[in-house]
Order: sequence, then C-alpha cells, then structure tokens
Amino acid sequence: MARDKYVRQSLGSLYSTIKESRVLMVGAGGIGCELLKNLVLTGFGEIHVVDLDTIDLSNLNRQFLFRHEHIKKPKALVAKESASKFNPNVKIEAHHANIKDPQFNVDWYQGFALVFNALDNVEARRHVNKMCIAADVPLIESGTTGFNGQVQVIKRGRSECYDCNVKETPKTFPVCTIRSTPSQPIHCIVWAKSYLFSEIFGISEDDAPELDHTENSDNANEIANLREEAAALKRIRESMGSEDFPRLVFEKVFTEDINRLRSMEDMWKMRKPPEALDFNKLSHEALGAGPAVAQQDQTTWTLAENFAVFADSLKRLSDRLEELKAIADTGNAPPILTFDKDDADTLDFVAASANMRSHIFGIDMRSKFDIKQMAGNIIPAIATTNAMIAGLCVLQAFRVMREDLAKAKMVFLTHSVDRIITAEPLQPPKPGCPVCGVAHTKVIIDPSRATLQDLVEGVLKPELGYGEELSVSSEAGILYDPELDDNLSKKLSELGLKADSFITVVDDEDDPRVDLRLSIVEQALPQDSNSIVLPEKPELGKKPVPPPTEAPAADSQTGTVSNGAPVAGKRKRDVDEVGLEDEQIRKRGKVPEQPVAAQDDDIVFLGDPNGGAIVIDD
Ligand SMILES: Nc1ncnc2c1ncn2[C@@H]1O[C@H](COP(=O)(O)OP(=O)(O)OP(=O)(O)O)[C@@H](O)[C@H]1O
Ligand SMILES: [Zn+2]
Repeated sequence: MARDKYVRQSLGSLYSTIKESRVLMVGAGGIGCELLKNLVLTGFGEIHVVDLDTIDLSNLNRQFLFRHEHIKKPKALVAKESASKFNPNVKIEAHHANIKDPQFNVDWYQGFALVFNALDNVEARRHVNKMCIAADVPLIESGTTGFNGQVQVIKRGRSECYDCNVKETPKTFPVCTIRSTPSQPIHCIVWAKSYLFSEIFGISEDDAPELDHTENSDNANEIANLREEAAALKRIRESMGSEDFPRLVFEKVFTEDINRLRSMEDMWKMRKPPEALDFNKLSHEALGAGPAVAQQDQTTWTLAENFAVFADSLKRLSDRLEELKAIADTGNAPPILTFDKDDADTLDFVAASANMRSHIFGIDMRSKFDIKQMAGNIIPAIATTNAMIAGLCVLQAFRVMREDLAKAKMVFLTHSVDRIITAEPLQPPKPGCPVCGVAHTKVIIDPSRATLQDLVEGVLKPELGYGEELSVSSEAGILYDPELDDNLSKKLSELGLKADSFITVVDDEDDPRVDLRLSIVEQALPQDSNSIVLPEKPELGKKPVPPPTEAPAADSQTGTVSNGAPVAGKRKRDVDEVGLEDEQIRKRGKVPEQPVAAQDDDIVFLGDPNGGAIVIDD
C-alpha cells in the first residue's frame, strides 16, 4: 500500500498542490517540532527550516525531534534529520541561521508558497511579517502561552498583518510604584529581587531592567529621596558579617524607610498608609517559627515565619558572599551574588522580604512556590498546547493553499472559556498600518552610481508623480525631506542602502497617497542608462483617513499601556508578565470574551468507512 494513501484520501484535490509546494518554517522549538512533523506527514514537497539555536537539555521534554545525544547541536539540522525519517519523499532544507540574516531576502521569500512562524519573540515575528508582506507570501503566525495559544492567517491586502495591532511594549514598573507605592504582590517581589537583593548582594538597582527611572516634575523629589535611601542601604552592606547586620538591614528597609514614606501625607490620601515593622517584636514572635518553614513552599507563611526565613536566608547569603570575598583575587571586581529562582538561598530571601513588604502595605502575601513563578518569569510550556496549535496551523494552511481565504480563521486555544477552540473570521487590514498599509515594489539600483538625487529627482518625482513635499527614509532614519537635502548628492551605498535594504517614501502633500516601500535590488546598469530603474510601477492609492482610534487603556497600577496584543508565544515571560492572572493572559492572548458559536464552515471530522482515515471536510 502506498504510504500516502490516507493522506491522498484526506486531502483530495489539495494533495498534488501540497506535494508540489515549497514552504518555510521559522523556528524549530516547541511549536516548530510539532509543526515540522505535521508538514512532513501531510506531504508538503519541500520544507525549509530556519532556527538559530542549538538544543538545550530543557528542550527535550517537549521538542520531541531532539534526544539527549543532540544537546548542543543545531536545532534546524537535527529537526531535519529526525523528521526526514517520517517521510523520505519530502525534501527538507535546514538553515542554522537567524531569519534576519540578509541572505533571507524578499526574493528568497517569494520562492515559498507559504511561510509558518513558530517563533518565541516579537522581534523575529515582526521581521518575518514584514518580509512576507513585502514578498506577498501568505504567513501562518502562531504562538502559545501555557494552555493558551493562537493561530493567525496573514495575507497582504486580505487580512490584518501581525503589526496591524500595536504590540504591547515590555512593561517596566515606574520606580516610585516599586519603591514607594506598591499595590500588588508583583510590585513587592520586584522590590525584593531588583532592589533589596541587588543592593545588598549584587549590582545596584540602577542597572535593573524592570525599573523605569524616568523623572518628571511630579516624581523628581521622590526619586532623589529614593537615591539617598539606596545609598544608605549600600553603606549598611559594609557591615555584612557583623552580629548587627540583620537588624541594620531590617530596620532600614522595614522600619525607617517605611516611617519616612508614611510621613509623606499626600501620598496616602487615597491609599492605605504602610505600617512599619518592629525588629524586636518580630524576632520574639519568630522564636518558635524556625527557618525549616522555608521547606513548605506551597503554604503562605505567617509574618513571623517570613521573618524567620528572612533572617536565616540573609545569614546564608551573607556567609556565601563573605566566603567568595575571602577567596577573590584582589584587583578584580568584588564578587556579587545574583538572583536565581532555582537557588534556594536567593529565593528564600526574596520570598520572605517580598511578603514582609506586602504585609506592610496591606497586600496579600504569597507562597514561596507562587513567588518562584513570578520572580522567575515562568509560564510552563505545555507540549499538548504546542501540538494542538501546530495542528491548527496546518488546517489553516489548507485553506490558504485552496486560495479560500474567506474561510481562513484566526483561531484561539483557550483555557478559560467554555469552548477550548474558538475562531474568528480574518479582519481586513488596518488602514494606515505601517507594514501592510503601504505599497511595495522593487527598485533596481546601480550601486556604483545611484545617488539619493537620482532617486528623488529621477524616479520619485518624474516617474511616480511625487510633488515637492515628500520624505525618504531608510531603516536608520530620515534621509531626505524638503528641509533636509544635504544627502542628495550622496550615493545610496554611502547612506547604508544596499541589496535588500528597504526605503520608505512618504507623500507629505495634502490628501497624500499611501506610503511606498521600495526594496533594493543591486545590479550594474549600462552607463548610458539611468542609475535607478523601477521595473514595475506600483499602485499608489490615497491614504485612508484613519478612523478615530480608541486610546488603549492605561494600566492604573503602572501607568503603562495595555492593548491586548496577540500572544507573544513566549514560555518565559518578561517581568511585565509575571503576576499575570487569567484575566490578563486572556487579554494578552486576545482570546474573545465570549466563545464564538460554531459556524457552518467549521471543520468537521468524519470517520472514514474505508479504513480509518480521517476526512477533513471544511
Ligand atoms: N531570529 C530568529 N531566527 C531563527 N530562529 C529563531 C529566531 N528567534 C527565535 N528563534 C527560534 O524559535 C524557536 C522558538 O521555540 P520555543 O518557543 O519553543 O523556544 P525555545 O528557545 O526552544 O524554548 P524555551 O525558550 O521555552 O526554553 C527557538 O528554537 C528559537 O531558536
Ligand atoms: Zn498590517
């Protein structure tokens, strides 16, 4: 029996299209391993896999194409090797490289019928989105976070692209929220990890990425106070190892600093004022608690228990640092300790300190287990979620391959609504999107001669009808506008423009035409011809008047903006995401509020009476 009998039966007329197609998969991690297996077993004729990484021990629990003996080998190559065995008729090309490398240019993308993203970061996703829009190749974008995931079909001119919706920028916490007015457990955890731990054992908080030290007239005074406080804490660090050290640290951060804060009455008009702690009282109460409580990581410790763990872990960490100092070479930078969620001493210290601070501000205390997840920025990657999302990617790919985009869907996998899989029709491109709301074309330049003047005066104005009001920019910034003509005589190559660079042209006249993105092809052109040639004239429609935009809601706690960006597909969360409750995960995952009712064109699985194959009827 032919190995592809059932696939042929299932796919019907799509079988030969798929067999002859060349597709690209970017990322061979959690989703990528599952997806590559699906693509190979479905019989996609040629599959290119790009991944920049090598295999790590921690990948093996879910990236099933990899085994222990593959650790440190390139993911793309091993994925190819393992998946080829499933179907020798499929050609797999592996690229151990960054997808942003220049060899993966617009022409290269145009060689694919379809691109799949199986990435874990927004930057690479945005890059592939941009390239697929420029090359006009459909993209299936996917991501998972714990039990949630999503698949998005992106096709230039037909659907929203990845950048049609502004992505949430990684959230930082204003330093005043962390240091003066915490209101959530995460604020106290960040304080314990990035301020207290760092000031005592590590590098200064000034280098902590989670803290936003932006000053404005409202907070300048408070920031100056906080700097003084930090300097005073650093001085206490000098007495590490002394009998008095725990009391000095404790009284500085849990008594004196809190009393100072409490004395700023304006701060507490709308909030509950903090209550300072008393070292003597707590050390007395903690006598019976004993540091062994630190082993109980699933229960929420009492204040006295937190004190006991604080004092004990402070001692453990101080002893460690003192030992390191004793053996350190003089002349080198002094040794430091860094927070690691898997290092019990550092986690105990952060958990106990965070909880005591929470108590002071009337915030719920958390178990050490919870704090570990939040401080370590972890959402566990779930193999089943990845497998389901990879399956949904292929089902959506069938619709794209059938050129049936009307039936393609944005699919959500969610843990928190009645239906685990929900779908929404594709939304049309957002007018004014900086990526897909622009016209694209190629421009051939002779790098030895082409100048910016040749582009502006020789092509853009005469051939494309631009008036005086236009601006030209590269990815590095503005190159030309009516007030900036210094670069006109420069060669494009001197301006950093080379093969596969993009140039953006913006029409600044009244009632402007859409922006134009030119991708550069370098070619030596005959001396007697122009140094820049447009092989095709793009259609330049009018720029749509943007509909009134809904201002994204500002997060009342942090002042940062949250706009429900699609799942970033990251297993390890940034610090902004720690403390996400289901509600926030749902927002981030863009999961619809209400499950979307089953629709006529939902996929129906039918049992096959002829031998167990599944016929997919959509
Ligand atoms: N710019 C890029 N070019 C090529 N591959 C990339 C790029 N950025 C990310 N990737 C790859 O995308 C894959 C994403 O997979 P996944 O989300 O499972 O992450 P992981 O690194 O394998 O695991 P984890 O981060 O969860 O430990 C990774 O293998 C990563 O190397
Ligand atoms: Zn867009």
